[in-house]
Amino acid sequence: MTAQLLDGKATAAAIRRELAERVAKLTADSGRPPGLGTVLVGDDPGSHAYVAGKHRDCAQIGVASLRRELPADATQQQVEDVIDELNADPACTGYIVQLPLPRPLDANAVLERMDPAKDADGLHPANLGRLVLGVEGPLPCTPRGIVELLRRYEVPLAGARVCVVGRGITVGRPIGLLLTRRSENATVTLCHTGTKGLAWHVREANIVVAAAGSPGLITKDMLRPGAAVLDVGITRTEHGLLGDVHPEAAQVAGWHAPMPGGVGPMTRAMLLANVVEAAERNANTA
Ligand SMILES: Nc1nc2c(c(=O)[nH]1)N[C@@H](CN(C=O)c1ccc(C(=O)N[C@@H](CCC(=O)O)C(=O)O)cc1)CN2
Repeated sequence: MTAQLLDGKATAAAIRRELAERVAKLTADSGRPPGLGTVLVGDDPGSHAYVAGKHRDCAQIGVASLRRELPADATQQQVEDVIDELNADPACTGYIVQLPLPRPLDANAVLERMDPAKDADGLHPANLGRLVLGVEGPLPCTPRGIVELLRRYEVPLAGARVCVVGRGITVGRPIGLLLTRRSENATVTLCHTGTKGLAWHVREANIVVAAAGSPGLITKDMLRPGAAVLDVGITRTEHGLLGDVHPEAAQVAGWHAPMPGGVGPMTRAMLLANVVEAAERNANTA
C-alpha cells in the first residue's frame, strides 16, 4: 500500500493565500495591518529557525512583524517586561512566546502574564480553559493544523480511534480536546512515557499522532494497515532532522503526514489564522 500524502506544505500555501485576502481587507479598513509579535529567548537553533519562518510567512501575507529577542541568561523579570510591552502595544494584534524557554525561566508564569486577547498560540490558561468549555477562542496551532489537514484530506474523524503519543503542552495535551469536540467526534487515547503496551494502543488506532520527540518510535509493525499517521516529532541530529515515525511505516499507512512537509507548515499557517481572526474580532468590537 502507498499512503496518500497529507501535504502540509501545499495546504499551508493555500491557507496563506486565503488569509492574504482577509489581511488586505483588514488593512484597507483600519489603515494598518495586523501585527504578529514573537518573543524569542536564547540561542536554540530550532527556535530561531521557527521564528524566522513565522516572520517570513507574515511578510508573505502582509502581516506586520514585531520581533523581540533576549539572551539565554535573561531574567524572568526581563521576559515579563517584554510581555507587558507587547500587551500594551496597539501595533501588536497577537504574539507568541517561542517554547521551550531556557532554564530556569518559568514558562507558565510568562504565558499567564500575556493578555489572553493577544495570545496567538492559544496557550494562555484562559484560552486553554475556553477550549475545555467549548467556547470560541484562539486554538493551539499544531492541534488546529492537524485537524485542518485531516479535514481538508477528508480523513474520517467521526468515530475514529486516535492514538496521540506525547503529552507536551503544545500538541499532546490540547489535541484530545479538539478531536473529542462534537464537531470532530473522535475517541482519543493519550500515550506517554508511562504508558504500558504502547504498540497495542497504536495498533488499535485509525489515526496516530506522533509527538513524542523520539526518533523512529512508531514502526511499521505497530501501525494498523490503512491508518493515518501524522509525524509531529522533530529531533535535530548531526545527520539532519528525524521524525517520530520510522520511514518504513508509510508503507502500511493509508495517509501519511511526513516530517518535514506535513504538520510543521500547518502549525505556521494556523498561527497566521489566529492572528487574522484576532484582528477581525478587534475590528468587529471597535
Ligand atoms: N510558542 C510555541 N512554541 C512552540 C510551538 C508552538 O506551536 N508555539 N511548536 C513547536 C515549534 N514550532 C513552532 O513554534 C514549529 C515546529 C516545526 C515547524 C516546521 O515547519 N517544521 C518543518 C521541519 C523543520 C525544519 O525544516 O526546520 C516541517 O515539519 O516541515 C514549524 C513550527 C515548539 N515550540
